[in-house]
Amino acid sequence: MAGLQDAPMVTDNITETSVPASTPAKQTFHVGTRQSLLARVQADEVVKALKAAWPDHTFEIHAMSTTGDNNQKTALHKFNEKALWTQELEVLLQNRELDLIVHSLKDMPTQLPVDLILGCVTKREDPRDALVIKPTLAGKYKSLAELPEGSVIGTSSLRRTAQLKRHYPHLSYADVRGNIGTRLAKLDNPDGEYSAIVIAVAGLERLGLGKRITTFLSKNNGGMLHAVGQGALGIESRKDDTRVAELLAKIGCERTTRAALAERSLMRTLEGGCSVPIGVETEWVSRKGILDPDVGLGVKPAEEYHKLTGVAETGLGRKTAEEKTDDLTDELIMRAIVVSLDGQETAEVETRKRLMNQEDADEFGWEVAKQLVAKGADKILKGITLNRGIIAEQGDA
Ligand SMILES: NCc1[nH]cc(CCC(=O)O)c1CC(=O)O
Repeated sequence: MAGLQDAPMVTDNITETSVPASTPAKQTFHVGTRQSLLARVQADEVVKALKAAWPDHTFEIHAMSTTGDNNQKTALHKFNEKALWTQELEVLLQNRELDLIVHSLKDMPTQLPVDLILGCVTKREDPRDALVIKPTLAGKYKSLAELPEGSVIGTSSLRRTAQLKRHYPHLSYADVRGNIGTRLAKLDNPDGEYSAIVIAVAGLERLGLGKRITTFLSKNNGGMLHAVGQGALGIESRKDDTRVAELLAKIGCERTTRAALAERSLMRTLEGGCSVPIGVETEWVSRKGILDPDVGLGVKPAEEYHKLTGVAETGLGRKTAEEKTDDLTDELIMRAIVVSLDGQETAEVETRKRLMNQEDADEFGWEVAKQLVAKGADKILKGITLNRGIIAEQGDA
């Protein structure tokens, strides 16, 4: 049963390694990633940042397939282990054949092997889920609410299905597995069963497929909270590797890191050895009441940001906010939901806190978990424990 821990279990250990004064010039670092297109694009992005920060060093990318990649048939929630997408790469990291691994943060288990750490988290892409409607229907329907009774929505996670069932009981839900390209191809197939799919915005954007998005889902639009860590890249490294710690210190985003640590701590606290359909939204808010666009979920109109920040708009109606990414005086809002698989029962919390450091972020996640339990999350989780296996979230893409 998902028991609440007595105190935060800090296992991301991201501040633990001390950084030495300098690293010898011209070294080669081996960067691991999965072999999917998205994984390689993400590794390229991280290597580009590393090269810019450390022009003398060389970074070699090694892409490989994992258990999860090799088994494309089994529904993700039927796998009984959590490290499907990370384990083979972690073994190479432990053997020193790799120096760091680039992961989609949401695919990283919240408990890492003891000798490995979450070395850094880079600036987050849009963390939301997207609704993508089948091209032949997209002219006619623009939202889940408009889709006709019984239309089949493909999702690859119980979190998505559970939240959607709650708000759109007139629709049917089916599993859709595969990398992003595969899922879009299944949707686009004229004889295919799906009228729409729900898929992470970040994955589409990184592959240049943002044009496929029909609408962005969030708590305020469709009642859909995203997965813990969604949209962020997590870099895993060896706890004892001070050279890599020094490299990573230049490419992390402190605001994304703190938000991610809080989300992961919430999940870790609720997991207690089993699995949880949990959605979150974290958003930085200044104490003047102006919401920061860093993880913008559209709470303030874009024009208002523009007037206040003078920051250029992205194609998503969000703002880039480079100059604000290290403003740490703001508060973090966290919205979180635990939902039963049929969408009938929920425990929901929205709260905010100023985080002075990464330990505060961890503690914040734990506090939110406690508030969720006080609202009945443990009762919902008890019902789900019977359903063994991971709650599909990690993986394909
Ligand atoms: N579940 C698999 C997965 N892992 C990472 C992403 C891309 C988005 C991200 O980086 O969070 C996706 C696709 C999806 O959930 O639709």
